Amino acid sequence: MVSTPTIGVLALQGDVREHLVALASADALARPVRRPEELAEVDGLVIPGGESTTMSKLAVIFGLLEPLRERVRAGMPVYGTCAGMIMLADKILDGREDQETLGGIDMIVRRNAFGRQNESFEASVEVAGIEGGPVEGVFIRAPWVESVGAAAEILAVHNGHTVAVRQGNVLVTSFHPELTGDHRVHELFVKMVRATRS
Ligand SMILES: NC(=O)CC[C@H](N)C(=O)O
Repeated sequence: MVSTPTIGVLALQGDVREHLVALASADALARPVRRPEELAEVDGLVIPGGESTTMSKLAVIFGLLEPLRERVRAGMPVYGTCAGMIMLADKILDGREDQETLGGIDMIVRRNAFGRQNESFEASVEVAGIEGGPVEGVFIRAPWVESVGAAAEILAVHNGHTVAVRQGNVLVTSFHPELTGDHRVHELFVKMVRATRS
């Protein structure tokens, strides 16, 4: 049997701790990643929710932008929630002019598309590939996906808007499953990481 995978959580900003807890419950060794040396040691990475413009700035300051881009290009499994989804989009609408993305999924994402902080909501979302009924999604100033390229697979739609996508080893959701205690999305991601190691 392949040993337990080590999965990092990008810890520049955002809800890092909740992802570390969810990953540990999904049978992975979870650790924060702030430096290129720490990135080099993980088998997969979660990019949490938070504020994508700040995260992008900090990634530049911490010297992580290019190392992150390289690992994503090289096929490291990555899961981005909310701000993390924005970081993994090839193209952002309503972003800041100087906002950098890592790219990874051929899709256009609209920032803050579901409204402001006080319009945050929870909704049951059916996610392709996840069994046992819908996932409870927490949407906080959440983005949605305006369009995807041919290589990207839409996994979930809420009110007509795409909210979960996978392309190769990159998985993204507009919502935050790490806030609900239901770890099935993290389990799916851990399975993706395991598949690259066997
Ligand atoms: N909960 C979140 O991650 C919000 C994302 C935020 N609106 C952004 O642009 O990054």
